[in-house]
Amino acid sequence: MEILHVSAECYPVAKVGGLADVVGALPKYQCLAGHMAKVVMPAYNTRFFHTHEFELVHQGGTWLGHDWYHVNIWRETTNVLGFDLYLLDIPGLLDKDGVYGHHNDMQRFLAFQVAVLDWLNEWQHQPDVVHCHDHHTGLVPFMMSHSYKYERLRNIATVFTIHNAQYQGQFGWDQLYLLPGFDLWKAGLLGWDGAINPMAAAIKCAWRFTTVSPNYMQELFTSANGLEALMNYEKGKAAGILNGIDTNVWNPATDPMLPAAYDEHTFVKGKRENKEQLCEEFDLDPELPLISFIGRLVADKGADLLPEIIGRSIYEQKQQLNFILLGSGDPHVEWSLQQTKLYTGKNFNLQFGYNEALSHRIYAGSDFLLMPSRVEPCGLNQMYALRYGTVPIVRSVGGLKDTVTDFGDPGGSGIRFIHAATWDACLAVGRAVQLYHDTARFQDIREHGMQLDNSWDNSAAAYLQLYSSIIVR
Ligand SMILES: Nc1ncnc2c1ncn2[C@@H]1O[C@H](COP(=O)(O)OP(=O)(O)O[C@H]2O[C@H](CO)[C@@H](O)[C@H](O)[C@H]2O)[C@@H](O)[C@H]1O
Repeated sequence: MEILHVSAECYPVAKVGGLADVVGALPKYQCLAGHMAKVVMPAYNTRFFHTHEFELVHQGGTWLGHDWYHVNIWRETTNVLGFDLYLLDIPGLLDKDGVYGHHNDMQRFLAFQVAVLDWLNEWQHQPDVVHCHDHHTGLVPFMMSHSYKYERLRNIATVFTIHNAQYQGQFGWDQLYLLPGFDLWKAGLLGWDGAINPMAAAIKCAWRFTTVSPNYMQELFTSANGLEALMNYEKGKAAGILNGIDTNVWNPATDPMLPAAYDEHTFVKGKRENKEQLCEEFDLDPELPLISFIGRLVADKGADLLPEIIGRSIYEQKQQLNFILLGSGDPHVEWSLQQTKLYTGKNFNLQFGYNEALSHRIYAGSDFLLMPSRVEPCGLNQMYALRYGTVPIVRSVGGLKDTVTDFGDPGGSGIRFIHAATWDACLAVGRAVQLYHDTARFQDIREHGMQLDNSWDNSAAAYLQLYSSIIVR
C-alpha cells in the first residue's frame, strides 16, 4: 500500500506538539510493516531543512484566489527518518520561522493544501490513501472529491485524523473564492455554524475519520467544541485508534540526551543519577519526591490550575516535595507560575520555552509526571513517562484513561484523579508522596510501567487495517 501523510508538523523537522511526534513515527512503522508511507509538509525556515540533503523533485506554481505563488518540493535524500519526506516550499508564504502564529496562517495552510494536490495531480502512480492530520489539512478531502481540477484524484481514499478537536481552523465565507472551483451547491460541505470549518469539512468528506484514542472518540459524541451533532451524524465513518510512541527515539537505554542511560533492570540507579543532575540544574533537593509538568500552558492542559496545585501541594506536604515545570503558552499562566515560584522558592523551579533535550532529561529524572488535562485526545507525555520509569499522575480523561490505570487497581501503572480541580489534583499528589515512601511498591509500579508496550506496532497495524477496508483496488 502507498500512503501519503499530509501534515503541518513532523518530528524532528518541525515540532510544536504531539502531532509532530505522531507524524514522525507512524509512517516509519508503516514502512517497517512493508508499505510505502510518505510525508509532505510545509518547508518552514527550520534547522532541519538547512542541515539535511534535499533534491528538488517538483517545481510549479499555484493560484490562491487572484495570487500566484511559486512552489518547490524538496525530497530528503538520505531516508534519515525511515520514510520519504517531502518539504513543500512556497517562498514568501511558508518559508517563515515558526509553524503557527502568523497573521496569514489561513492563507498559508490553504496554499499548502492546494499545492499538495496540484503536485499529486501530476503523479503517474497515485497513492492508495491520502491521510490528513488536523484542521490545517482538513480541506484536502473536500477538494479531492469536489474540485474540478482534481477529478483524477477522486478514487484515492482519504483518511482524516483528529488530533485535537478544540482547534478547527474556521474562517469566513468571504474567503471561499480562495478554493479551487467546484459546484457551488456543494459549499454546504465546507461549513459549520456560519463559517467555513476545515475540521467539519474533513469529518464530512473524508472516507473515514479517526481520533487518537478510543475514549476521546466517545467523548466527542457528547463534547466536541460545537461539532457534537456532526460527530453523531457521521458516526459510521469513525474509528478511535490509540497513538503509540516511537520507542527508538524514546528509549532511556539509548537516549543520547540523558546524562545516564538505564533500562528496566537498572532504573533505580539510572534514574537516581538523572534525578541528581536534574535537581542540581534546577537547584532542588534530590532527596525529595520530584513531580514534573511538561507541555503547552493552555487551559486544555489544565495549566491554569498548576500555580494553585503546586503552591497548595507544597504547603500540604510540608515542603517535602519538589516540582519542575517546562512549558510555554498563556502569559497569565506564566505570570502566575512566576509568582508561585516566589513563595515556593526551594521546592519549585521552572523553565519557560520549548526545549526538547531538557524534556527528555525531565522525563528521566522525575519521579512523577503530572497531567491535570481538561481535554486530552491521547496524550503522549504519560507514555513517555511510563517508558522512562516515571509514574504518571493524570486526570481520567480522553486518551489518559486508555493508557494509565490507577495503581490501586490490578495492573496499575499510575495515579488517576477525576476532577479538573485543584483539590482533586492535590489529593492525587498526596497519594504520589505516600507511594514514593513505600519504596518496594514504588519500584514495582515503575518497573511495570517501563515494561508496558505502548509502541506503534499495534496502532500502525490498526491504521493499515482501516486503509485496507476502504481503498479501491
Ligand atoms: N516546552 C516543551 N519543551 C519540550 N517539549 C515539549 C514542550 N511542550 C510540549 N513538549 C512535547 O510535545 C509533545 C506534546 O504531546 P501531547 O500529546 O501533549 O501533544 P499536544 O497536546 O500538542 O497534541 C495533540 O496531539 C497529540 C498527538 O495525537 C495528542 O496526543 C494530544 O492529546 C493532542 O492534544 C510531547 O512530546 C512533549 O514532550
